[in-house]
Amino acid sequence: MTAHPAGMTYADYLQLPTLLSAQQPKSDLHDEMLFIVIHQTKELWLKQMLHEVDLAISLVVSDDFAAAYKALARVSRIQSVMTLSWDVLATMTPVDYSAFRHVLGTSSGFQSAQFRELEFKFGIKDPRFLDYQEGGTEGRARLQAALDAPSLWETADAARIRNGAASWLEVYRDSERWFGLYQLAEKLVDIDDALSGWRHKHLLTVERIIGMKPGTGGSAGASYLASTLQKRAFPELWAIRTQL
Ligand code: HEM
Ligand SMILES: N[C@@H](CC(=O)c1ccccc1NC=O)C(=O)O
Repeated sequence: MTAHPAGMTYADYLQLPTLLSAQQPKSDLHDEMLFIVIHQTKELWLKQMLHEVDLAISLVVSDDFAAAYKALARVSRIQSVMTLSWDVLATMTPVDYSAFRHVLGTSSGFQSAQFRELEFKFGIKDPRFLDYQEGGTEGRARLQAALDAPSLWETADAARIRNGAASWLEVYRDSERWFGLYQLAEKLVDIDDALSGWRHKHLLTVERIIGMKPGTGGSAGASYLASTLQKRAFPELWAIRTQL
């Protein structure tokens, strides 16, 4: 049971015994700990981003754009931290990684349910990725729910229509009139920009550590990751820039 607040300690509040017992390297090689910590940290940040996106979607539904972009600004700051953390991982050399890579088996980032849930919640909905989650798991159920629910993009686009803006082009051309929607849209562009920056850095780090080797998840590796660089959550907001 949790302690009464008066007796609450740092370790109780943060559940440190649970958190800090979850790093269990499968080899006795030094760098495997870094690999685990980096990935666990990523999953924690993904959890926080999902929490913020859920809030932002509900705020956009109620036309509270200022509060929504506050939550979305937090998402793009977290994305920056995640992008920067590639530099920590890149201190691991190809030889150091090759020494324990076999312990990973066929596990891979393809199986990160939270990463895919975040893509789906933004609006990048590719149902093929459901297949990477085992049936009956919580991750798969959450992914299916995210696929079925309105995404951040669908919610923002519905808000634009509800508020009477004929198009996103109009919102950008007359940004003073449509200020709330305009600011919201620019936050969405920040998120897409940061997601692309993260993908670039992933690709670069992967090339640096495993070169052109295939991935543990069954893809071609770096060339597969290069193909994901084209993905955008909010392509309409990029497309209109040519006309501005
Ligand atoms: C040595 C480090 C890493 C290597 C060599 C690596 C390699 C790869 C490869 C080759 C793929 C394609 C799937 C496959 O065939 O396995 C992949 C996918 C993925 N990785 Fe990594 N990765 C590394 C670290 C990370 C880290 C630190 C993260 C998160 C912070 C991450 C997140 C992901 C995600 C989310 C995917 C799916 C991407 C998509 O389908 O768009 N990976 N990774
Ligand atoms: N796909 C990587 C392995 C990998 O990235 C990975 C494996 C297990 C747990 C997390 C991983 N990384 C991505 O989230 C590789 O091919 O070496």
